[in-house]
Amino acid sequence: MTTTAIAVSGLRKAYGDRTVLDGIDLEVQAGTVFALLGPNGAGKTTTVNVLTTLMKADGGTVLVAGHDIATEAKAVRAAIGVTGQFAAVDDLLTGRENLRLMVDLQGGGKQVVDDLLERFDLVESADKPASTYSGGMRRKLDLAMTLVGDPRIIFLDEPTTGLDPRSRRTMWAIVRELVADGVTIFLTTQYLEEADQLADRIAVLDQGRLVAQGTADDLKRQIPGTHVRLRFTTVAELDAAARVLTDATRDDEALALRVPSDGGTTSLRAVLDRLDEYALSADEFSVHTPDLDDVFLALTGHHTEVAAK
Ligand SMILES: Nc1ncnc2c1ncn2[C@@H]1O[C@H](COP(=O)(O)OP(=O)(O)OP(=O)(O)O)[C@@H](O)[C@H]1O
Repeated sequence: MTTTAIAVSGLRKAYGDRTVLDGIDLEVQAGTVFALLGPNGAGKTTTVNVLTTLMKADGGTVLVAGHDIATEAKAVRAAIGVTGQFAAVDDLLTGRENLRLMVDLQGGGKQVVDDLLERFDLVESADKPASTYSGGMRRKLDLAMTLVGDPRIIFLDEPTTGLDPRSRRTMWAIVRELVADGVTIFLTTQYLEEADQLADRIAVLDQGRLVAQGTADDLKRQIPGTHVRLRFTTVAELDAAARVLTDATRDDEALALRVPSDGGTTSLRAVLDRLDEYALSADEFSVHTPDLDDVFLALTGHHTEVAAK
């Protein structure tokens, strides 16, 4: 049996006369990872702030752990943990002191602090000030602090932005462990790969609207499938090849043709044979399997990088 951890319906939020969330509907099943994917300024942080009761919505309903954020904010807060872009970590305190402070606020014993330091591989630096921590260590400490009250629903706002690939992978491993323990994760990210790697479901947010929702595979199905890309040296060659490969799509700027194909050897050979038949040759030949960046382009008309800082 599945239960709903987060249910959002018609969520709206504006800053002054600027609408930032324009009617968001989504549902997150308990024990799963939900990724809200979008470029800078799409409205991800605003969504997290509203869902975690830090900010009031202007419209719509939101239930978190079965509690209405508008009328039962306290119960919502008791059920969730939040790790934000602007971490709760106090730079002047050591890692251990930061954790102890959380334990004092939330309840729990010394053992909780020791266990979390161990679990997040922070034992060696536990007694150094947080100001000396690397970005990856800070994120780990921040997440460890979030786990003090043993929340069953955790919000992670861009948990790996700015981290090096190794720290990012460590963070992903931690998220997977939490989910294996039955925790529900709502994360925001501007990394397509992160959503692809972690999320059971992904919602794509663009300028305050969800432009798609589904599994990574669902999203990939919404865009042109696997194809062969052929690049030529001259426009004349491109023209000639386009006449021969009639189902191809042209990219004049790149002097390339895109030919639908299942990527199997038979269909690849057919394309090459056809070129051979007309004594044509391509400069470059590649098989392209769509990734989430293609999804974003297909759904929003722009790449994720366009809006990136
Ligand atoms: N307090 C505020 N007052 C006015 N406008 C705001 C405020 N906070 C955010 N905005 C604007 O609302 C839009 C959405 O911001 P939000 O921080 O939710 O986006 P985001 O997807 O989380 O982006 P980022 O990755 O940069 O955090 C942005 O255009 C931002 O400039």
